[in-house]
Amino acid sequence: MKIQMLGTGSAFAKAFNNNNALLTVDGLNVLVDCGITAPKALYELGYSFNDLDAILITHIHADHIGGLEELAFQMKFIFGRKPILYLADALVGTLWENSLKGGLQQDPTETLEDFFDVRPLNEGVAHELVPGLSVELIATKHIPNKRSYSLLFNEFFFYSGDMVFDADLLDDLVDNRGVQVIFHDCQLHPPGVVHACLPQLLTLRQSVQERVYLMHYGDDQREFIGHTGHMSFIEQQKAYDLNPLTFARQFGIME
Ligand SMILES: O=c1ccn([C@@H]2O[C@@H]3COP(=O)(O)O[C@H]3[C@H]2O)c(=O)[nH]1
Ligand SMILES: [Zn+2]
Ligand SMILES: [Zn+2]
Repeated sequence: MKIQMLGTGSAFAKAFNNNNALLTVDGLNVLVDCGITAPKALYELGYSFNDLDAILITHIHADHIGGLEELAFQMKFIFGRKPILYLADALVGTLWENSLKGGLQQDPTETLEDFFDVRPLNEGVAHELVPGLSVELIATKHIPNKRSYSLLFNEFFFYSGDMVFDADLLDDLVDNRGVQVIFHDCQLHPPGVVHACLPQLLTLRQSVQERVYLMHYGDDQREFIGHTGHMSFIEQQKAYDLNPLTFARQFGIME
């Protein structure tokens, strides 16, 4: 199981692409979020939309769904197939009505299902996305009154959607659920109003920090290298082997 971030930037970053990930298991590719920069970021890594076996969406913000219109049009008019789209059942209606319908709908009868093979997921249970890759959606707080989900892959890998700091959840994942690797969004500067900020993440106990890898950061990320406690930055476009036992070694951290 491999992960390659198409981008590791915040919504407003310009030096980094949107925080979207490509997970590859036995040659099958699952795109986690498809933001505004995803079409070009995929192209730059040598992928076409047709190389994707499924897309999974965490929440409705442009840095996570802004590339879906181009993806849908290319899949329909160039590749002639419907891509599999996984998302929380609670997001299906709003993704179409409030985001995609205006651009995609050409005939008033068309719906999201005309463009995607929609697979609604209910939170709190594991679903198989492709053989060898399961996900459990965990509802996490981001913007008041806005649904957003974090992802627990194969029971050991927690990938935060955009979320506010929640030490209790991270402690529980490590202590009671066997989570070994945590990719977490990180706003470098306080206050952490809609994202966890670095000073908050630095209050996590060492045994949790050692599992945390930071993403969704701003353009001045370089100034923070060496100032992230026991946590490390994920680099965009670099492929990492997601073996729970040896993951840390790719950062020069021996366990
Ligand atoms: O109440 C709010 C709502 C939004 N925002 C900004 O808009 C961005 C939208 O994408 P994002 O969720 O990656 O990050 C968000 C923040 O940068 C904010 O600062 N406060
Ligand atoms: Zn975001
Ligand atoms: Zn967001």
